Formats: sequence, C-alpha cells, structure tokens
Amino acid sequence: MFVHAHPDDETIATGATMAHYAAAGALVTLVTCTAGEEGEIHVPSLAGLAAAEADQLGGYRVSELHAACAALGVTDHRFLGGAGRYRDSGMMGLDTNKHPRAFWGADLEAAAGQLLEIIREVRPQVVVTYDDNGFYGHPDHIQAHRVTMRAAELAADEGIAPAKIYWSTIPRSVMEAGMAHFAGSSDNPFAEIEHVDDLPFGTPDDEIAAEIDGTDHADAKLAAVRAHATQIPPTSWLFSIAGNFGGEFVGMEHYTLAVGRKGPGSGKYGWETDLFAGLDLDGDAA
Ligand SMILES: CC(=O)N[C@H]1[C@@H](O[C@@H]2[C@H](O)[C@H](O)[C@@H](O)[C@H](O)[C@H]2O)O[C@H](CO)[C@@H](O)[C@@H]1O
Ligand SMILES: [Zn+2]
Repeated sequence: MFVHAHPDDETIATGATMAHYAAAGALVTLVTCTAGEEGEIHVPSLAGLAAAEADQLGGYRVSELHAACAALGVTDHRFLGGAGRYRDSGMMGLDTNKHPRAFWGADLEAAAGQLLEIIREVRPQVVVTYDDNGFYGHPDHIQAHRVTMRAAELAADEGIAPAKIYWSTIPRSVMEAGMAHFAGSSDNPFAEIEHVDDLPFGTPDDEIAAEIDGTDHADAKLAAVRAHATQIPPTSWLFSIAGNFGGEFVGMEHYTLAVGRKGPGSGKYGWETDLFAGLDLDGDAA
C-alpha cells in the first residue's frame, strides 16, 4: 500500500516500484490524500481550471491520476476519506494552508482512522510513504507521513499492523551523479544547486534499506509522468534526467526502512532488492 499526498507523487517517487509489483501479481493499493487542487498548470489551454479561477484543477488531476494508474498497471486507488475530503494545502506557509479542508489542518486521529479502514480491508504487508519531512517539506507530504504512521500504530493495536513500512528517498550518490553529469550543461536541472547538501532531500547510501529495480517498467513510468501533464511539463528536469540517464535513473527507486526487520540484501550496503525481503507469503517475518 502506497500513501501519497497529491496526484503525481505516486509516479515521481514510486511509479516503477508500483508497476514492478503490479506486474508481479501483487495487490498494489494507492491511497492519495488530496486531489492537488492548488497545483500549477503547465498546459496553457487548462489555465482556467486554476484554484484562483474556476477551481477545477483537482477534478482534472483525478483524471490524470487514473491515466497514470492505468499506465502503471495499478487497479486499486482510493482517496483518503473519499474523493474531495481533503484539499491540497499549497506550499508551506501559504494562506491555502488554512483552507477549512486543507489536508495540513486535518484532524490526525480522524485521518488516521480513515486510513485504518483501508488497512483493515486490504491488510497490507508492506506500506510505503514519506519520511517525517515529507521528502522535501511540503505540508501535505508531512501530513501524509504523520497520518500513515499513526494509522500503523492504530493497526498494531488491532494486531493488523503492516510488517514493514518504508519511506521513499533518493540516495546521496544518485544526486551527486546527477549533479556531476549535468555540470556545465545548458539543460542542467541542478543549475541552482552548489552542493548536494543544499538539496532538501537525499539520504546517505549507508542509510538506504532497499533499491527496487523497476527498469523494465521505466517506459510505463514515463507514460505515467506524461499523464500528469498539468504538473510535469515536457521541459521538466524529470525528462532531462530520463533522457540522459534513461531507465538507470527512472526505473531505480530507493527506500529507507522505518518499521520492520530488514531482509537479506546485496551490494556494498546490503540493500534489499525486494520490499517483501525477509517476509513469508503471509507477510510475517520469515
Ligand atoms: C511533486 C509535488 O509534491 N508537487 C506538488 C507541489 O508542486 C509544487 C508547487 O506547485 C510549487 O509552487 C512549484 O514551484 C513547484 O515546482 C511544484 O513542484 O505543490 C502543489 C501545491 O500544493 C501540489 O499541487 C503539487 O502536487
Ligand atoms: Zn506532492
């Protein structure tokens, strides 16, 4: 079960992993916490849908999300609390954070209870969300983390806690390789960044628990990225890096392990290659 804040996060952060497990026959459940109402619009003909205009972007992004799920082979998608329950809060500190339905202002117990209802039904062995900074500090990402971790506590009280909880991330080494590769390029997505430590995200390689090789699904992930056209323009850094690094970047996704016992791994840091590593078919520690 993947818990994400906005339509597009599922693809950007975990699209290849979701496609990998969907193709392998696992039940992949995606829970999206908001409809992304406060997003930018990179499709000029849709500018009138913006929050400050017709305020219809959320509904449109639902269609983008469905197209992305189809590209990834994900068939079980839910909105936390039902479609429209929680609204995209906008970037940290904006007045939109105070909207009556802003996810950032959601009652934690109520939202966690809504996620617990899905956990009771789906009984996920593995859950994936963000770290306590929401990966890069967006209020809805931070709230998605808090709601997920609280729901897992409530599930544990009922004896149905997931065996493992992972937080999506990017290894510091991948960021450094990207910066080195694009140094001097006119199309440098890292142009504003002097040092990798200046980025609001990135995890030291020795703190990574799992690397999922979804390179066989890199094309599906890029199709899902294209489905989120209002958020990710053709000029996006994602396409720049994908064009240069291809499946090596797009298809490889990384996670830290927040809850549970790390299974067998390989390589310099013993990274797992499977989120179910160390679990038996019932999702119990083998
Ligand atoms: C990937 C992600 O979480 N996107 C969010 C984010 O989008 C950013 C926002 O529009 C910001 O104003 C831009 O400068 C930045 O480039 C975007 O990534 O926040 C949006 C508003 O909450 C959200 O809709 C979008 O999904
Ligand atoms: Zn997001």
